[in-house]
Amino acid sequence: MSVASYLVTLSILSFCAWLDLVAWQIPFHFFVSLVVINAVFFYLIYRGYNLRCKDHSMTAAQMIVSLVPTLYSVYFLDLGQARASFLVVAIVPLLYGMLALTTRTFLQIGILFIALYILMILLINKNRPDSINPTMEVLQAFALIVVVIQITIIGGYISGLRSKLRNRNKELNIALVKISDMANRDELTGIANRRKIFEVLDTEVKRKREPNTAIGICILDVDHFKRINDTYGHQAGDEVLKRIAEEVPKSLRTMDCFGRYGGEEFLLILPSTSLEGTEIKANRVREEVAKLEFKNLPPGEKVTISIGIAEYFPEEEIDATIQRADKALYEAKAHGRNCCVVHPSP
Ligand SMILES: Nc1nc2c(ncn2[C@@H]2O[C@H](COP(=O)(O)OP(=O)(O)OP(=O)(O)O)[C@@H](O)[C@H]2O)c(=O)[nH]1
Repeated sequence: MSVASYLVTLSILSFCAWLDLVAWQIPFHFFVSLVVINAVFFYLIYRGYNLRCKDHSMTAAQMIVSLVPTLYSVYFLDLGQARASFLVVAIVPLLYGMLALTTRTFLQIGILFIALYILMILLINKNRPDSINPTMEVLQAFALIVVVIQITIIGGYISGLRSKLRNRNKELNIALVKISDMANRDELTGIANRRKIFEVLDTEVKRKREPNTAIGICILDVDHFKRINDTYGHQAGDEVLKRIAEEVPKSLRTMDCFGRYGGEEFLLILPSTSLEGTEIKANRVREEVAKLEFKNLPPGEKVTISIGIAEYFPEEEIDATIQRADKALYEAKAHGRNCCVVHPSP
């Protein structure tokens, strides 16, 4: 963008030189400063110095520096109308700055631009009074001031819109995180829901393609849960589910996943765990649950769980593994509950 603005100014300066309004050395000086300034900014950005500034594109700095060669070149133009044409050209970088800068920075640059422009006219008036038409110069300076004020007001409005848009985007992102969290969590217990468990299973099954890895799958079911509900009320039943959901994950590895499968059933996924390892872990979980105390149950009233265990094999569908674990759970219930049963490999 800055190179394009420089090239526009350079082409008009060259045209002025071709019309004999200015010596050819002026567009040449401008060209050299164009190359030097852009090389310096390129170097600063390439070396990452721009990252130390609040404004990473260094727009304000580029705009301020660009004023010097432009006003220097315009100073040598004797014809007032020719000088005025550069004011028209200056609007383009101003518009760009309006979009990229804060209203305050833009106003500061606008004031600097007006001040330097007036200083240049005063210098011309001092050194070459013949090339000054005071009425025209006052009119042009006035027009410049009015345009900068107008652009500042529009810029302020646009920057307000942009900050509103930024805030909306932030709110939208927060809402998206919340929605995805709600879609993956069980409402009562706060742990992974059925949907999330199957997502984790899917990822693990894909990873399982690597040799020598196993996935242990356990279905946990609270024993006589209906009796807990019927005897102590649904609030007590809910507390049991919540406490189990709170306590069991405490002893798990980060790669394990514990979620609510439905009702009073939970699913425990143990990646990279052999069948023997899964059975050991399942028994520990069972013992931990049996030790829990509940504030909605009478002291000494223990809650136990039964666990069905199966190991996933790449040859079978994951649903079939879960069915095998479910069969093992059925057997655990039949064996008197509060125990773990392993379904043998198919
Ligand atoms: N409080 C509460 N109860 C639930 C929830 N989801 C399911 N239940 C109850 O869980 C009970 C499950 O009862 P059953 O399937 O007969 O199982 P059980 O009484 O644990 O018997 P076994 O599994 O054979 O030991 C039912 O009474 C359901 O209403 C829940 O979110 N909160």
